Amino acid sequence: MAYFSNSRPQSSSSAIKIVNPADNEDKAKLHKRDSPQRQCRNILIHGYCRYQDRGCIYYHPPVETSNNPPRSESPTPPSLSAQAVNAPVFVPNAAFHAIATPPPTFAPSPSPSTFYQTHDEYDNYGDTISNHTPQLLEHQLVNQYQQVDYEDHDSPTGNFYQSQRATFVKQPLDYHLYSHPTPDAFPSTHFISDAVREELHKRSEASQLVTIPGHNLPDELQGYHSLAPLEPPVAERRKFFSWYSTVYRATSSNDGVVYALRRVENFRLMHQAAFGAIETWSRIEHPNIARVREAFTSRAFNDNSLVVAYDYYPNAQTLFEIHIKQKPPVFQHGRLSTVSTALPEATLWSYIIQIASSIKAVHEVGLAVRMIDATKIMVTGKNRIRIGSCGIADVLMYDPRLDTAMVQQEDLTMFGRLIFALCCNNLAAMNTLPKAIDMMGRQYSADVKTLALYLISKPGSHKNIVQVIDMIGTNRLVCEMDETHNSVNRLEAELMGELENGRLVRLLCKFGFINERPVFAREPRWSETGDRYIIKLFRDYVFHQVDENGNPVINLTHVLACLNKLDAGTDERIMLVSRDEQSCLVVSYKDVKACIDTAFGDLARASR
Ligand SMILES: Nc1ncnc2c1ncn2[C@@H]1O[C@H](COP(=O)(O)OP(=O)(O)OP(=O)(O)O)[C@@H](O)[C@H]1O
Repeated sequence: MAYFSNSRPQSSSSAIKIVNPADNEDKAKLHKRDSPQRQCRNILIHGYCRYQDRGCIYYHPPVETSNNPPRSESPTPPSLSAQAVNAPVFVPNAAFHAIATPPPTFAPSPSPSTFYQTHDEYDNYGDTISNHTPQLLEHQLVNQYQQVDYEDHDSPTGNFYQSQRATFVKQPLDYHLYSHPTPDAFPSTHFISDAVREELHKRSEASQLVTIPGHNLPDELQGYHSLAPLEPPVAERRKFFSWYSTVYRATSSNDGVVYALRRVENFRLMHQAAFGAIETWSRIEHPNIARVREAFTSRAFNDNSLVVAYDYYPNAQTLFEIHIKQKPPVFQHGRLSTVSTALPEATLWSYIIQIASSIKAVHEVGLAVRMIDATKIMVTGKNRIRIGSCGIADVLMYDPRLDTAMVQQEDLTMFGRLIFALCCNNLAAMNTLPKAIDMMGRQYSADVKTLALYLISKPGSHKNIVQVIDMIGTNRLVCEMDETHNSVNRLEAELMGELENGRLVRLLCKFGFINERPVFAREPRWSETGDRYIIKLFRDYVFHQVDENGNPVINLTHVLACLNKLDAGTDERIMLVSRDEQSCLVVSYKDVKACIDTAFGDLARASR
């Protein structure tokens, strides 16, 4: 194969047609050689013959208009203008060598061309050529690939293509294998990792679950709708302070975002000022605190309920559910075994650091958490925890004379209790302290025990959250910070993969908008000689490749490589082959990109 480059004319289009004209001389020979009794092959293949009334010597049966309407929708493609030509021309070497050789005889291979209705230009090549200047004709090459001298004259398709004097051995084109794709083993790094995708899918599903009827929930609650309980109904309900509470997922009518609503049943608000703390809570933005949005009272549940709205973290589970609640035994190695909920020390320290950090943020604004409990702290990602139910205690137990320092000291005691509960897998571990200390000492380092004992020690002026953070130690804090940065790096890498996929999806959407629009079937610019023909062929090149045996090539690497080169508009040239395999176009990705941009721009303008 060889390329013949020509100087680039003004136009941006670079499509070069390699055509197969039948010159007048050949036509004359054809007329002499063929029998007028033979049915015209144009009729057989296309259902009509463009030259029926213009001197075609073959037999044309009368047209049944109802069954065989003339294909008027295919406009005569205009000849390729000089402006449309600015890419080098592809010339198969074999074709030129073969021109002088005597016609060999062989059976035609099944051609995919019968599946496509792009033969019309075959009849037009003569016209097309005759309209061109000699300079242009220099760049329009005769594609002789299919010029086969069929011996089987009895075949219904026998002599149709005998219009060429020069024939040659048909060689299989390897254009389907033109670009060498990268190895088929597609690295998983090109897409979001399975673990992250699964996790995000689960969260997405959780936030879209439909409400199960039968809970007797209000349709609308102070601007929230689609309420769904987040906890299954249980026989024995735990009390939230002195009240029962339930958490619902609900969608806000204001912004369409899903929130978690904690409803405290049968609560009568005595002081409107109790909501003052909610205002302060709603301003606290901390990575380990479920953000408080608003609080209100409602009678929509047929009682006096207090409702506090929080950010919703799909699929969140409480520390109690993950680490303390007894799990049913599972079959392992052929026998039933209990599931260990033991918390590794590294994870425990991570939890301690996150909780200490959130307590510090709350204490700094003059509030107290007041609810540091395994049933109210959620795990919302890998080892990522958030304190939930914040602010609600301030409303439920509103006291204008509340000693903030005292409730902040209580926070530390609750923190210590939580550490004991997590280490002993028991909410009530503190009830038997010596046993709990013993158990903790056996599984965890002395530092854990020292910190837990400090937290449950008597309140005092020296005892505060800053002191607790000092006890945790710089090493552990730095370690936690490194882990956090590593996790950000991993997520950013995942995001990068998706960023590229998004770019390719946008490109594919452009393709979808442009290709196969019925209205384009009548557009001369999309015909085989129009400047947009290459978009059509490029689509085939990217998606419809077949191997040498005609089997589809499903190679994602090839598709992605092509789309990326297209998006970048590289100068790399590719050979596009018409669907009837009768002509080739040599174009660069840059040219294809320009064509697509123009076509899409036209569409976008028309849509306005
Ligand atoms: N902001 C939130 N986002 C997502 N899920 C939440 C949110 N708040 C609570 N949940 C979930 O709602 C469920 C019920 O919460 P709740 O605090 O009532 O826990 P619980 O263990 O059932 O405690 P209790 O027995 O006191 O009701 C838990 O699975 C919890 O993870």
